[in-house]
Amino acid sequence: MKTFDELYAELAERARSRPEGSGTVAALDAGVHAQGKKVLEEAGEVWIAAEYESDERLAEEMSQLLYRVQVLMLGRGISAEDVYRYL
Ligand SMILES: N=c1c2ncn([C@@H]3O[C@H](COP(=O)(O)OP(=O)(O)OP(=O)(O)O)[C@@H](O)[C@H]3O)c2ncn1[C@@H]1O[C@H](COP(=O)(O)O)[C@@H](O)[C@H]1O
Repeated sequence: MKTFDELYAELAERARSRPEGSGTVAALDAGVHAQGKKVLEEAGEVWIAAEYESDERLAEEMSQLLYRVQVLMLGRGISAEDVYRYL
């Protein structure tokens, strides 16, 4: 189990060290356009899960949406603090 900030720190480290086989590195290399499409795709899956699937499936889809948002944050160089400023 990890928090939003802990996942962000982990993904930032992946971006820095670029370990072999990291899906995050591949997603970052794919660029902002592809990262944005993934956010939209996961958001749709969250919506469908909210209407038709279990709480567990919904929570899983939500975790994937948070991951995809974080990849886009890293892709654009946006920190968690940049986002928290508006909460
Ligand atoms: N939390 C996540 C996470 N959530 C979602 N995903 C990715 O998103 C995919 C699920 O999204 P989809 O529904 O689009 O499934 P899919 O179509 O089969 O996936 P793709 O073929 O499009 O990649 C998963 O198979 C992962 O590739 C994640 N990939 C990584 N993490 C965490 O990120 C960290 C770094 O991971 P790596 O970069 O892979 O080392 C680790 O802590 C991981 O647990």
